[in-house]
Amino acid sequence: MTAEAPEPAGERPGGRCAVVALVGAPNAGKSTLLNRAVGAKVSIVTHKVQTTRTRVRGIAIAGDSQLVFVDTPGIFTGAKRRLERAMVAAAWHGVEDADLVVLLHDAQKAHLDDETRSILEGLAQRGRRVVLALNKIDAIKRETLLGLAAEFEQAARFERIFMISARDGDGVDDLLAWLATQAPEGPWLYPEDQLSDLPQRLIAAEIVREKLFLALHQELPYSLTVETDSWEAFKDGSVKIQMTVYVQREQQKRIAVGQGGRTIRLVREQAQRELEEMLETRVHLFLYVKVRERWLDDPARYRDWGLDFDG
Ligand SMILES: Nc1nc2c(ncn2[C@@H]2O[C@H](COP(=O)(O)OP(=O)(O)OP(=O)(O)O)[C@@H](O)[C@H]2O)c(=O)[nH]1
Repeated sequence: MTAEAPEPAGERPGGRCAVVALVGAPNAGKSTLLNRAVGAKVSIVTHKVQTTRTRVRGIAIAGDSQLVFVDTPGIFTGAKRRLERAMVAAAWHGVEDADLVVLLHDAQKAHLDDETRSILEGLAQRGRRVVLALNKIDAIKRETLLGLAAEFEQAARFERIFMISARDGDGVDDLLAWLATQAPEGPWLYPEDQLSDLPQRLIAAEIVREKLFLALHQELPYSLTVETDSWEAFKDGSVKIQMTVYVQREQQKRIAVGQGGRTIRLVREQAQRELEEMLETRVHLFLYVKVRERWLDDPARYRDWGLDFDG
């Protein structure tokens, strides 16, 4: 997913664009960082781990560079089941396609854990240039931070190390400015006028997915996906949004719909309320649950997420 399209005449001469893979353990603060970088609620902050599936998570503009942040399902190691192995492969594909990689680490974890170590090994094997961002510096002592940075430096080679607080914004501008200078020259992947619409559709799908996860208590961790089918704005300012929740099997559909439609109704109400707050207007949300068998084995699905999965 690099900028391969021919540069449209007269558009952003001298512009730069980078696909930036944001990797890090669950709860490292990826969503918080993106929200700050993008300046809008583009990803969903939640305490639950691994809520992340959508590929393009945010688009930030820094100087004349467009930074397209993508993130990965957040699993890089320890996969046993076929499904998990597919997610691991997809995660690495995402990293391989990116121009730059930012490894975000929760500095409250005072030491480099095994999972992060193996992520670093994987990145080195693939020859990726990696930037380390030690996050949550607002919550820890300076000495601890310096010790941690030294530990990372011993374990791997980093282009740069940034110390940031995604929550408070400290250091985030420096990180973005540096990424902007590293972005390859080329046309922007997303024209400026698409930027407003794309995140909204992604956010809407993410909101529904999050409500489903919460309602189902993660009974269907990876087996569902949500797509925005249509988005219609009316003269009175209200919006009609239709989405489809895809599951793999009839039995999963029954779980997602719930007895007498109770679950999906609850999800719809909660998601609609949040969408109304976000869009500051009335929203008519329609949710459909459909079975799309073996979609996890269907390369076209992965391409829809930008994953191009062929394994
Ligand atoms: N103190 C502090 N807390 C932070 C900071 N950044 C994120 N957090 C908190 O850390 C928790 C996890 O943040 P998220 O942004 O959801 O983490 P994530 O990496 O996107 O998590 P997944 O989507 O589950 O992979 C949330 O409670 C955030 O409020 C920070 O700079 N300082």
